[in-house]
Amino acid sequence: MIRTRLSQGVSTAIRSAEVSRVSARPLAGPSTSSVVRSFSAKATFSVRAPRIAALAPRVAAARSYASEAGGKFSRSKPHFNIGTIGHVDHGKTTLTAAITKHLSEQGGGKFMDYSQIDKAPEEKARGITISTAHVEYETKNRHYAHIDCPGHADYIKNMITGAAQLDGAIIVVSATDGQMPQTREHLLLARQVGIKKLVVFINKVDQVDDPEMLELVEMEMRELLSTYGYDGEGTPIVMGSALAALEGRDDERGVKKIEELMASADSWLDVPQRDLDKPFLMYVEDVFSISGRGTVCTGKVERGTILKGAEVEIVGMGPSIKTTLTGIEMFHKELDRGEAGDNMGALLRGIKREQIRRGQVLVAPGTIKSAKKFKAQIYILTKDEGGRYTPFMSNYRPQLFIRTTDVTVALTFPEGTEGAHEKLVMPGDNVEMMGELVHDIALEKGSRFTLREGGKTIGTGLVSEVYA
Ligand SMILES: Nc1nc2c(ncn2[C@@H]2O[C@H](COP(=O)(O)OP(=O)(O)OP(=O)(O)O)[C@@H](O)[C@H]2O)c(=O)[nH]1
Ligand SMILES: [Mg+2]
Repeated sequence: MIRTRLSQGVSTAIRSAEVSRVSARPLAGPSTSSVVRSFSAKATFSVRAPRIAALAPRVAAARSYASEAGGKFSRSKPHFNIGTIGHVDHGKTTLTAAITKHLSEQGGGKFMDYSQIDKAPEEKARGITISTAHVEYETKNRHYAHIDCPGHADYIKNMITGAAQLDGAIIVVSATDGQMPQTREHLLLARQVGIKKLVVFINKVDQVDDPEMLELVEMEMRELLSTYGYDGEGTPIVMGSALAALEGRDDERGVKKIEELMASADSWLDVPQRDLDKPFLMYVEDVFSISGRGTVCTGKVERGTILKGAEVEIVGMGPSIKTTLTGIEMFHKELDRGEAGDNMGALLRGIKREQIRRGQVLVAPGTIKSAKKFKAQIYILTKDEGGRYTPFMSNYRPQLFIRTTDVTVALTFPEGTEGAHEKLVMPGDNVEMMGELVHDIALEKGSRFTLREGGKTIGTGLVSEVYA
């Protein structure tokens, strides 16, 4: 979604990075970022608002994958984005290091020791500083990119901004403590950002002698998973010691358990549908009348593929309109097919110039709806991140930026929130809020947006529910 707003150079880099991420995709078609200009001298790429969504880490991760992919990595393995989540000090980083150690011994990547992972460089990703190491490894069946954040706040930010677009996660819980507040918080957040399945690692079993204690931790984890809408019964739970594995001792509780954990990740966590397989969606950035041909809209294809002649729907800012895509152009050339990552021009049958505008989307019919009301998980930037200095209250009205448009939104607390009238949202908070837009736009579960006020970005959010 943020890709559209980037400069040409960056967008090309991202495109090629994404090519390398999608294993099914044929390598690098023509670079497409200059296409729009072929229709108009207007500066369609001008950046109206900085986007926060933290691309840098993802791109870097994808790039390093690409560079090694030419060597030992096999592109035929499906790619999976995984992460370690869980309460502070429960052993996320130790486990991450242990996994790389074990798999590197199998030829599946490079060993990264604890300090390389934990002292990750900070990346300034459009206002939000995020610190994650780019860890990668592979099992027999998959290539994994792994995200482990050094601090609790980074997990929250990364999950909401999409810097960490996790397909699945390992939730680490220490056998000595059992579940703790951040175990629950990360689990809830995982659910809200759309992570469908998790595996559990009960860590530090070397410090617990009582087998009943371990059973209890497992039972409570299964209950907790169910409470948050996960499959409490089916979720694999592995008990072991990440430190033992890392230090190469006590194989029964160490390396054998790492092996078991990765085998359960391979089999239990499903590789999600990738962008190219998803239903077509293109942002409308600009609209032109081309005499003798009709109306053309230009913009970035966020996902899916489209063939010339297909039925499409214009959604957002009023009633949807169905039409036929009669032509696709890039670089002054006609094409039969557009796909995720392309900047294309779409010629639309029977559509007048006034019937389509920037901020709408062009989609496969019936795949997204226009709405005003939604629920979202929102992260409010701290002042150090360029955000507000002061808290705000219910009915706060910033500008919501999404894809190629922005619209005023009123933010309130969900029904039943205690003391909603006096409740304050502080910079640095992660909150669930209801939003109501002043006019409808195409929205869906999983849509990301930024909030701005007085020329600065103050927050970032992820839609968790859309109301008709
Ligand atoms: N005894 C024992 N200690 C462990 C084990 N795994 C990790 N530790 C220790 O627990 C402490 C915290 O481990 P980390 O891996 O830093 O935990 P973390 O979850 O990454 O912590 P944060 O990133 O600060 O949230 C360290 O001192 C580890 O050495 C284990 O299996 N057994
Ligand atoms: Mg850590």
